[in-house]
Amino acid sequence: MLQPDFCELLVTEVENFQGWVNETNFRIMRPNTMNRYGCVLDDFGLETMLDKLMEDFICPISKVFFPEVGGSTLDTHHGFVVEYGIDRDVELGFHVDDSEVTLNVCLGKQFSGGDLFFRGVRCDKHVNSETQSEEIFDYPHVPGHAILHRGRHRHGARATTSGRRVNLLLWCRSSVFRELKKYQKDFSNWCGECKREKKERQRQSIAATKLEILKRDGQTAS
Ligand SMILES: O=C(O)CCC(=O)C(=O)O
Ligand SMILES: [Fe+2]
Repeated sequence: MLQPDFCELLVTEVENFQGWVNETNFRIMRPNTMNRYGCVLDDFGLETMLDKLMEDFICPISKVFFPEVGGSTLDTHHGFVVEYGIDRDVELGFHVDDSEVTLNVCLGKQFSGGDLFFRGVRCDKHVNSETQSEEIFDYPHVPGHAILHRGRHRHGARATTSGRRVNLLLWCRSSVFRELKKYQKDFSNWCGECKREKKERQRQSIAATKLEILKRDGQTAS
């Protein structure tokens, strides 16, 4: 998704910002509650660029692939960079993002390990439910390459075992989707576990109807 030159420019800009933060002892917001390193890109002048990235690239793709989770109405973002290595964060625990759609681009530098692991999409109610074997999906980061996933797709990052890994994250949100979700009480058509529960209920209801018909037929015959 991003050319090596651009990745390098962006990493250099992040390093400049971090150098200034260290020199001045300035207190900055870390990207989220999980990462202790990295910084929020919206905080030092990149907000407009990231808005444009969301509008021109993420929105058209999300409209096609993720309409059921607000992909057609993305309107705000939280953009940040995360850093991993033995002297940084090493890995990232299993979680869902505070986003409807997440863009994750590897900016470099050189590293080994750090694969993402995905374990199925879940609503709030089922966020800790079991993973089905068909939901197991691992993704190795390659500098310049990106992955776009639903924010509710449970995931984590394995240990970066050597070198330094820097990734750009864009959590894209939809205020319309969040508002509508407040009024939705039952089954979510995008949650793997809700879908399984619904299927099971349908199976049971069909089995019960079949049994009823068989019983009725049996009574008529006798
Ligand atoms: O380290 C990564 O590539 C994943 C980061 C991530 O999932 C997040 O910041 O939400
Ligand atoms: Fe995440």
